[in-house]
Amino acid sequence: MKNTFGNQLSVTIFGESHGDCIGAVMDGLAPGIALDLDFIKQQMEKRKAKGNISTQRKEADEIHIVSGYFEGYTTGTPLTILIENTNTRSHDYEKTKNRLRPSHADYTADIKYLGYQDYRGGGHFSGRLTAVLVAAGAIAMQVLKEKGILIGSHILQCHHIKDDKFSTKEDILEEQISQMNQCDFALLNQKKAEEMRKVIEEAAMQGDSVGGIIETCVLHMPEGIGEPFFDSIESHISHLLFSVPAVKGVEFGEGFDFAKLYGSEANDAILFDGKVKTATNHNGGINGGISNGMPICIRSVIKPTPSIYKQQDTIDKETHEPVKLQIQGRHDPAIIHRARVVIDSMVAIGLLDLIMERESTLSMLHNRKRK
Ligand SMILES: Cc1cc2nc3c(=O)[nH]c(=O)nc-3n(C[C@H](O)[C@H](O)[C@H](O)COP(=O)(O)O)c2cc1C
Ligand SMILES: C=C(O[C@@H]1CC(C(=O)O)=C[C@@H](OP(=O)(O)O)[C@H]1O)C(=O)O
Repeated sequence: MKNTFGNQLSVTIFGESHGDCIGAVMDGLAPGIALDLDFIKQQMEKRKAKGNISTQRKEADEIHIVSGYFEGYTTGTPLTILIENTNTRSHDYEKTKNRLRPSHADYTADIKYLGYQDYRGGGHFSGRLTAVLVAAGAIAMQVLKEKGILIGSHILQCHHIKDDKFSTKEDILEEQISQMNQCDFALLNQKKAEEMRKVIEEAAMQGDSVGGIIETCVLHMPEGIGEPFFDSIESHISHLLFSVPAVKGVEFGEGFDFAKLYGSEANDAILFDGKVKTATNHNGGINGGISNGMPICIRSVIKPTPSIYKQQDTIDKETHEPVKLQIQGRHDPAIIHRARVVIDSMVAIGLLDLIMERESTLSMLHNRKRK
């Protein structure tokens, strides 16, 4: 479906950046899940625009759960989340509405929706819609937490500044994930935080923008989740990650670095240490599309924000004449620091869907494992 993702757990999103509100409907949640609303608020806080390294459009992002939730628990019926848009400045888009923004969705939206799309603030294509995805992800994360599964991300790279990588040792990784989940500007090496902020600030001062890489790990993932082909963990999760505006690349495990390895270097030796494990984790916890119980490791590339203040060349969509574009408005000079919680949320939604699929199959099988 066009605006819905998922099988056992589905998430539908709707709304536009400058409309009254944006929203998400989650269907398939079990009844009786006690929702921690403070946790949802904490997650929303991580996505909020703060200081001079983010858009100056500050939104309260207050969540209204208007269905599927009663007396502190999910009811099991569709759960609807609404967030009001309270700080729109639509006139910023009026003067330039015919000047197609390079690298944004203005041209493709116009072609697809025949000119009827709400162009203000990127309309339905806006990163604004990721606010409801974070709220939905926070609900999914609570269910995963009950199962002991932890998800966390950090900014591995922003322009040319690099953070350390997540540890390959599970006890250290667990500590790192919990640290990243407490921080606002998620870097393992906080000594690099100032340098990274500076790169974003300098780009902003020059009317420019920067992108980067987010590294995500999932710890204590049960084995046997995922399907061999079309709903492999990689397919399912990357489908969701590529749905996040500005994500242009996703890799698992060694990803594109596999190209330079020999099989003897890339293979993960199998061992038994109370449970089946691998000595290394080049495959990022996934073999044959299915989790093997090792941490799932993902990297997502976020492109530089398309709306920059430097003058750009484009065309007028009516006349097709070349024109200069001088963007007005309030834009993120970098998306990466706000997007990491969006990535975590998408991973949570995708994994919960696959786990629910597995649990429903297992409940039908009644432990019929071949002896
Ligand atoms: C949290 C978030 C904030 C964003 N902020 C902006 C912004 O301020 N200005 C902008 O032009 N694009 C912003 N984007 C990216 C655009 O929405 C995105 O590049 C555009 O919709 C085109 O999609 P594509 O990059 O996936 O092709 C943001 C994306 C996210 C996830
Ligand atoms: C509002 C948010 O981000 C917006 C995402 C966005 C875009 O084109 O994606 C463009 C800007 O919108 P506007 O021009 O209305 O200020 C950002 O501020 C948000 O993330 O909550």
